[in-house]
Amino acid sequence: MTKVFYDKDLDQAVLNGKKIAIIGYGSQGHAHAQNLRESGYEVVVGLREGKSFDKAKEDGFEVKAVAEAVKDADVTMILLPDEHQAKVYNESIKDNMKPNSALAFAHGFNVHFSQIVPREDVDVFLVAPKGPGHLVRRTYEEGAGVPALYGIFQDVTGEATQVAMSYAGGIGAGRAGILQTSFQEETETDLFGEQAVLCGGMTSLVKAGFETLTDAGYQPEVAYFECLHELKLIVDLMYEGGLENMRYSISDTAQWGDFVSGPRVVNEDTKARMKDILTEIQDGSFAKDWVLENQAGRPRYNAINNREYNHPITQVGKDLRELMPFVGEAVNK
Ligand SMILES: NC(=O)C1=CN([C@@H]2O[C@H](COP(=O)(O)OP(=O)(O)OC[C@H]3O[C@@H](n4cnc5c(N)ncnc54)[C@H](OP(=O)(O)O)[C@@H]3O)[C@@H](O)[C@H]2O)C=CC1
Ligand SMILES: CC[C@](O)(C(C)=O)C(=O)O
Ligand SMILES: [Mg+2]
Ligand SMILES: [Mg+2]
Repeated sequence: MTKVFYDKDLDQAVLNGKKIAIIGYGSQGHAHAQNLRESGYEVVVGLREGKSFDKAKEDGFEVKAVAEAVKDADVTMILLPDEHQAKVYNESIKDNMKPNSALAFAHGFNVHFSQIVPREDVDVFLVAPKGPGHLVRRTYEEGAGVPALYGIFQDVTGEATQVAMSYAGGIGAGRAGILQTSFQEETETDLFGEQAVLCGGMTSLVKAGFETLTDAGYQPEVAYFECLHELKLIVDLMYEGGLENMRYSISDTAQWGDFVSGPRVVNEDTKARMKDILTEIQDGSFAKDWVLENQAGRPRYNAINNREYNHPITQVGKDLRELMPFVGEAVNK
């Protein structure tokens, strides 16, 4: 089995006395900054003026313009949207990093697809949490954590591995598991997972189920509870104990349906399309398309986003969640 590292395997002192600049204060940024601070490390946040700048200040951080935050940092972690990283790196980061400091990422996209060519006199690593930033923060506060991958692109100081692993520990990943990877593996598997399974695959499955039921005349509220709300409860059982734990809790009737009907929905044809998606990620065509979409001002992204927002599942979900305060606070409020 691949070696999985935990807090007991880490030398957390490696980061002591080092200044960590967190660039961006969004989903991952707020979580890394707050977890690292609570793990005892010195954190400065780098941002343009705006909503996040004010939020990071409210949360008690020293907040500076990106170029200023980077200047005396020992580790610069870029937690901006992937599509803005190259511009900010070239304009504000590249010429301001100290030699022998470390440049870090939570996803390998920009380095792997050569949108950012890092300076040769700095360490370059990634620490990629395998979970959304708001859960990186929430699980840390609960005394748990989200697993993370670390990978080294360039090690000029001989310390890159220790620093990367300690950083992963500082955000709470040492409670859940830290695995070594490469920029290529992290980038390709992360893109594949989010497109085919976790986000793209899941939203398409949920909407297809919802539409099948509502098109057949069933109530949208019933379809919402059946295909979206209950998904969390089912996935929680898988998270806690694998497929077998979920199957233990559901009825035998459901398990029989799982066995005979699941493969009629997701089958060898689906896997062939998953393979196409993986190939487009590996050969760089997905990345090229995403870079061009951004350069063109996101016409397709915005049109699809608008259409999705107006899907009936969105409205019925809003109405039902208002009546279920225990469901919790949405992270986008
Ligand atoms: N989202 C996730 O859970 C995960 C993300 N990752 C990776 O982490 C990285 C960050 O992603 P994510 O957290 O989703 O990013 P977000 O979209 O949440 O980042 C938004 C932050 O970036 C700031 N920002 C945007 N543009 C600029 C700019 N031009 N100059 C300065 N600040 C800017 C925003 O500030 P403002 O308020 O001013 O707009 C805000 O603070 C990416 O590489 C992503 O792939 C990896 C694992 C999971
Ligand atoms: C699953 C989406 C993700 O890869 C993540 C939260 O891990 C992302 O890029 O946001
Ligand atoms: Mg991911
Ligand atoms: Mg991702």
